Amino acid sequence: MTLVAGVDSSTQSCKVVIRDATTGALVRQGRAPHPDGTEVHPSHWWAALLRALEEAGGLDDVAAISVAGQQHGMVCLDESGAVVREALLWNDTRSASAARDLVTELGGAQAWADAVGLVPVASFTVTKLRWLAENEPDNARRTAAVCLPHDWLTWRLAGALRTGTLDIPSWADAPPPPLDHLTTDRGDASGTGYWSPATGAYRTDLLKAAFGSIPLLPRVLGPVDEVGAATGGAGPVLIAPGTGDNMAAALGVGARPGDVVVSLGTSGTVFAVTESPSADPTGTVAGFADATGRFLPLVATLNAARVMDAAARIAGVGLDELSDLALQAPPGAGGLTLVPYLEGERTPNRPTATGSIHGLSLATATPAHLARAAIEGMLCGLADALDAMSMRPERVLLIGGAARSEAVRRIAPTIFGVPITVPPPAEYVANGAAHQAAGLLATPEWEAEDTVTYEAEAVPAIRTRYARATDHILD
Ligand SMILES: Nc1ncnc2c1ncn2[C@@H]1O[C@H](COP(=O)(O)OP(=O)(O)O)[C@@H](O)[C@H]1O
Ligand SMILES: O=C(CO)[C@@H](O)[C@H](O)COP(=O)(O)O
Repeated sequence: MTLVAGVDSSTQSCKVVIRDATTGALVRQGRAPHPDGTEVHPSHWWAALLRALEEAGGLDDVAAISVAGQQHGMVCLDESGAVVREALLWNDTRSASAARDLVTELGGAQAWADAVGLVPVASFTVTKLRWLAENEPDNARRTAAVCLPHDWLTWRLAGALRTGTLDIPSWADAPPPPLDHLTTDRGDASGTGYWSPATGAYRTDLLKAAFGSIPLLPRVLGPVDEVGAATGGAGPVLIAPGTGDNMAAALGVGARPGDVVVSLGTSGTVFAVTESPSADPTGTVAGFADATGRFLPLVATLNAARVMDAAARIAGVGLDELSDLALQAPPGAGGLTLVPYLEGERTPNRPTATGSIHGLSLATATPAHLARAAIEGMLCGLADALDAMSMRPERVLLIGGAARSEAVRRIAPTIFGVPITVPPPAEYVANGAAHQAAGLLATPEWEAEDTVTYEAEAVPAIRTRYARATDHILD
């Protein structure tokens, strides 16, 4: 049996799956947590990757590997390849005013949408670089190269495999690979704000305007290009380009044109695979590229699975009990409405917003009503995202950590107003990365997973009330 490995280095943890390259069957897996916070030193991702790989039984018998990662995070490297400062993650909102300035300087939102398919908000790398230039000029001056989380991990992994130093003590002493070995892919490059999905080229002019100089950027690989081959225990380990986590999820779940995927991880995302690039001047839909040579229009919210974590904490219950509680309350939670802007919000662009609860009465002041309102509020934000996609999807697929909740699966059709297709709970980002790795060996023909379809009558009043509630939030 030939094995491939897929990695998902996401916001909260690193997950590794080892799969049969021919059938896609899961052979073994591992995971390790990442630290909390919106700025994280990349060494934590490396340590978590090594722990997750170890738990997954290592790479000795693996023929190819691919790393997918959280999008947009700013990783700055100096001339020697050392990390200049903690990486600013996609959910770090300190660059909100830098984003506003960049939009104004280029002549408005339409100019950005035309140039790179997106309009800057705090999540995108280009705004973080502007923030760095303005607030930490010494760090900006030391920055010789800029890359993204999956680029950095791929670069270090390729170096460690090549030099036979894939273990913590010797790796710590090993020098970083040369900067010009850095690679990325279309999918992740499209989330920087200085690479155009439409032309397939960097816009170094926009980078220079934002940052004041043009650091070295990773080489953009095609979908089945190899980063390189490195000698592992049983032979060479091929390394695939990797991609952003949402692009990998699209691969992992087998999304095809006509599908919309709703992913409930740390972020909430709604995305579709399309044949042509998009450019939404409202900035709601980011016109990303995918990992296959096509495109991935995407709407992201900052608040998804962690809204449920927070509700469970308030109610003093675990996630399974939260799900049971939510199903005990009526649709609409008796009027209790939760606006889940717990980390500020990206869609709508309210970086300094906070969450709020409306419609509290003696009758709705119960853990069950709170649980239902939290899930409904999280899903209302994503239903707005689906509307913004302006598509009539053939299927709406629900994935991500919070899709493991039965309440989420059953409430989703009442909010979205369409049937919801749920594949079995799995690590679809890591699966997508493994699929990409298998593509280096032969065209993978993995069987699609069986799905369950959840149907329920739509309750539009919930979204109407939610829309009214979003007018009354505190910054
Ligand atoms: N049964 C469940 N019900 C609700 N949320 C869950 C459940 N299982 C996991 N989660 C949540 O899913 C999140 C992790 O999802 P994941 O998609 O792995 O996130 P990320 O990729 O952003 O790190 C956590 O916030 C976790 O609490
Ligand atoms: O910023 C985005 C998409 O534009 C996020 O989706 C990040 O890519 C983080 O993803 P998760 O950790 O939630 O999977």
